[in-house]
Amino acid sequence: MTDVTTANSDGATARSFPKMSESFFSDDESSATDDSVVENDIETDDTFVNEAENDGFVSTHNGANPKKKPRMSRSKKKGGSDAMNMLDQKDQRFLRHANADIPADFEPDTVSGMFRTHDFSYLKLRPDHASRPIWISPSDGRIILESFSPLAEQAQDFLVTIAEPISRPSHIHEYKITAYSLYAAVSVGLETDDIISVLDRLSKVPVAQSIIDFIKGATVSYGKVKLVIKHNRYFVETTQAEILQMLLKDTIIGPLRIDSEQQQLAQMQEQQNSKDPSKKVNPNDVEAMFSAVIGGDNEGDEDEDDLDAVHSFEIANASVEIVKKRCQEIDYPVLEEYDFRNDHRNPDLDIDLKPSTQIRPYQEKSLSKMFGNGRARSGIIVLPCGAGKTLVGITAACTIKKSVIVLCTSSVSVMQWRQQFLQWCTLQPENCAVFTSDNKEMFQTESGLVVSTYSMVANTRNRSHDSQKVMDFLTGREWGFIILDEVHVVPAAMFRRVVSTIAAHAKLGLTATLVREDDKISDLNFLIGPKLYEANWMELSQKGHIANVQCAEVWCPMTAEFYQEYLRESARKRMLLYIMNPTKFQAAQFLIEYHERRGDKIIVFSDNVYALQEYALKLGKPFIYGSTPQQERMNILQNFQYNDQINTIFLSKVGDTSIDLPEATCLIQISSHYGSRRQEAQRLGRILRAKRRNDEGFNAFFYSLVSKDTQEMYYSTKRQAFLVDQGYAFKVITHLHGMENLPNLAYASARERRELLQEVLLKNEEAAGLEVGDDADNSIGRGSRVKRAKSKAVRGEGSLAGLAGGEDMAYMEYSTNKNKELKEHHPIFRKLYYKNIKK
Ligand SMILES: Nc1ncnc2c1ncn2[C@@H]1O[C@H](COP(=O)(O)OP(=O)(O)OP(=O)(O)O)[C@@H](O)[C@H]1O
Repeated sequence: MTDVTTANSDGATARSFPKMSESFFSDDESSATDDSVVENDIETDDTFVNEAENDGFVSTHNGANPKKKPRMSRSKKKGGSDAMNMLDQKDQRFLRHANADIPADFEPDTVSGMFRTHDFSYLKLRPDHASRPIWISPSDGRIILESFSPLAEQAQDFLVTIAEPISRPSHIHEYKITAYSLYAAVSVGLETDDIISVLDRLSKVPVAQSIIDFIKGATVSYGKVKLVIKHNRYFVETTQAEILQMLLKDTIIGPLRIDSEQQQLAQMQEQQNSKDPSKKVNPNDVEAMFSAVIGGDNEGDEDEDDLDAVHSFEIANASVEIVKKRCQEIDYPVLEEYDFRNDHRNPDLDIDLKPSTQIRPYQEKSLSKMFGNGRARSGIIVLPCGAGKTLVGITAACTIKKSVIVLCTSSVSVMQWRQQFLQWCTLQPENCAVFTSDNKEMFQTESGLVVSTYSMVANTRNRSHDSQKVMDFLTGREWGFIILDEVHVVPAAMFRRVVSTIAAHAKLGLTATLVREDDKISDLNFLIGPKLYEANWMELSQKGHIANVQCAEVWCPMTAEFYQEYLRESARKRMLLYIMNPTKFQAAQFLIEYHERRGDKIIVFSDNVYALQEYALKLGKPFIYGSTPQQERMNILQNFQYNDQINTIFLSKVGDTSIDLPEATCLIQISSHYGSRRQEAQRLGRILRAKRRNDEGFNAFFYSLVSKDTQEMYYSTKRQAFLVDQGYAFKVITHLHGMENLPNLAYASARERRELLQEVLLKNEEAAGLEVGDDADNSIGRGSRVKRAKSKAVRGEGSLAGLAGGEDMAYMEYSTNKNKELKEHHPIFRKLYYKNIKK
């Protein structure tokens, strides 16, 4: 598997150099056959080839795409800083005895030297190994699963609970056991011994001692420390006196304890077996402080009392995060569980699923991880785009039946959440309030639901009187449950503010893409909780819950004159040149015509607003970008849905998320945000919910148009990584048959191409900028011109990783003016909305 890694990363690097990319043509045979996993993936691709080839326009590059190799060991790749990387340090601590169990009499054979520390031949294969589906690396806890094994389904269920899924292409899956994944496993009720024995039953070789030690080490202390909220105040609780002592002696946690009279009072009320805590305590005397907290030092009774006693100390709201982080570091991760059934202090909310609401098996499974022991565990549920995260959140709220607050990334999502609550469950509209810049509502009943955005809650400056009143309402009460939508996009700092201002007993984070190019993902572990469940995209697609998508990367050669300028120009201008490459335009035109003829509804995505406008106007298609007025957006979207004449729309990145268009069956991407894996997945998500997904043999199509031999190739490879790990295979299309013969083909003559080039060269660098990111209140369905015009361009500090991958919400805004320059609109919409515009 290590070899695969090398081949893969080499492949990716090679593609960033124009000349070398050619070698994929000549070397394809060898590069495709040296790895069985690669071959497996090619098989999957064939559906696409066959369908497309039968249709007569695709000539594919036979197995030459290096991206088809699953990205094994992404965690080891420099710069690929997702959750896995962040865990390495902790894992290494647990895995320090990796090779301790090599038998003394082990005789390396002649080829052992080649494998160095990766020679695992001392692990003897079991006689029935062929019927066992997994193999675990003793040195780093990676698990390889044969997904074609009859036991694979059960094995997958188990592995997804105890390990992080790294890569799940068709035949071989890769997982990794990490300290966090084990914490999550224990938190959903698995016992240490069960984990080890099930692994042993599934494994082709006896589980190495290093792995057993690792599992024991990581799980022994889990669940011993809890964080509970009582009367809107935070308490750290444990049942073991020595753990409490250890926490109080800790140099970081100890001083954060609030040593107040109220705290002692609260202790007296809440502790079942508390003793007299009224001793005077010198804050510097840890022992005295400890005995005050646990209540006396009567040694004779100590053991007996410890069985039932709950020892706790109070911490300030502001210290919650520090304590959680520190507990994580000292391997006593804080468990946040909410015993909602026994919470008689907070009023119940009258909410149930409607009898007509049927949740799907995978939704149920994810919820069972949250409520496995009758309490609500805080954590994150990961489901593919369009798989119904909203209903998962709603069902969880119906289980807890206490006041709920939902936070999302945009005001459109706010309205969608509200509408879905009313659609799926019995919540009454009067119990349901929204808090956005346009609506500042509070429910009047004693319990209810509030839906808001992260920015409304986290923003501390310039609050209006009304919004301050709502904030006081939100912060002044205890919430049973908080749902955090799209957790991967929200910067950790914003989360911190949200989590520390709103006291909620249970927290549920929802996302489809738990990936970021920066290192912020690990923060979610202690800000929200462990990942409780992660669905398998391919499985859901096979079962018809999400559409089956054929992905393709179309290589568009740069025309000679564009490439000449490309080599000469600055980085920013280069971007404009590869987006406006006439061959790319022709490919887009051809694909649009082709898919319109097939009866598809097509969304074309372009991050670059200049290109969006140029393409759309030349092809006579409607387009939506940041400054398109709300009413016009709605009309375009409705026409797209219901009007046979409007089958293609162009969207800027405002359409990446929060857009529910089940009619769309084909996506064409002409420009995107550098190497953002998340954006690629979110965009794919727009067609995963295709209405026609259950039609016999239905396929949705996702094309990425890439100018050959440019930097776009490199970004494209990077972008696809997440989807490749989910099992999607990207077919490379090197030539679209029949494109040259398309009537009205744009830029067919050298003169037209030269004119386009002149136009592009005359554009200032600003035009190459990408549109502002999809941050909190910048999503489709929103955005009045007035508000947007006020915003100033922000040139923030960014890391290199951020630039390459997009620190998600923190997209850089290069220019706010370019949107205003755009005056042109599709004729239909111009007629409808711009009657008064003077030409
Ligand atoms: N159990 C169910 N029964 C019927 N329809 C469902 C069910 N679950 C989800 N849906 C439908 O699936 C569609 C997608 O759901 P939803 O918008 O919650 O997806 P999502 O996972 O939030 O997607 P995204 O990440 O793209 O926002 C919705 O139209 C929703 O009504």
